[in-house]
Amino acid sequence: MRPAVEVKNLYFKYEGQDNNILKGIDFTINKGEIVGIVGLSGGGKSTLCYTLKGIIPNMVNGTIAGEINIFGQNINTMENYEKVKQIGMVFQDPEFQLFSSRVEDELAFALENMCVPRKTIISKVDEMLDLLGLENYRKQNPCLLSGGEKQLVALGAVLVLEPEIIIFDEAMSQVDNSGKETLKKVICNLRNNGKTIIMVDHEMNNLDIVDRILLLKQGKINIYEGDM
Ligand SMILES: Nc1ncnc2c1ncn2[C@@H]1O[C@H](COP(=O)(O)OP(=O)(O)OP(=O)(O)O)[C@@H](O)[C@H]1O
Repeated sequence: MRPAVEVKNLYFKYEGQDNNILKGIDFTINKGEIVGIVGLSGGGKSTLCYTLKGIIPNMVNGTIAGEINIFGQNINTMENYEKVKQIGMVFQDPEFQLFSSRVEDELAFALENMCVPRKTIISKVDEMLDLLGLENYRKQNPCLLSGGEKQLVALGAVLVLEPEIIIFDEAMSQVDNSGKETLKKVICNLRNNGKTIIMVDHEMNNLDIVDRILLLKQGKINIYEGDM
């Protein structure tokens, strides 16, 4: 079976910078794996996530080289809707992806855009509110929720699309301990349903559910041996 994610000799330099942030990245992630990515602050973990989601180079200027294949398909040949369907991402800062005035509208937004029938949308939104323990927040404005609650809403908005690969970029940074347990259960369930998960995190405690850890150091992927 083709790997879910295959990265070959990936380089990236932000426009206006002198040096590459990613300097020849190589790794493969198989379908159904949960893989952690760790590394020092500023080392390029978010940058790597953006390349996997296609935000780089589509929305961020810079120079990119190398190859990213998603289930065997070069990401450059994928239409935007295919990327949305295949790869979901929960960002470090949930504000980045929340813009509706009610939690239920936030969860419904992408499905409405895809012209999913109303009945299906309602049942998917209900299912997501239940899964993430957000029933009581249905009518609330996401902007007024705590950081952790916002992150759960952002995750819900990604999961309604049922992407095959889900990237969590420090998605637990603002979540309290009970929220973390909820998130970890959701992530394990996703894996049990064949989804592929990439988790970037500073906190090793948050990575106790991963199958293996990749270390991003000096722009390259290394085997993690306990040190950054
Ligand atoms: N749009 C941009 N333009 C120029 N430089 C950028 C841009 N975004 C990030 N950088 C720089 O690229 C480097 C890597 O940033 P990145 O956010 O990918 O690191 P990180 O490993 O995710 O850090 P952290 O763990 O602190 O979130 C940093 O030096 C950052 O300042």
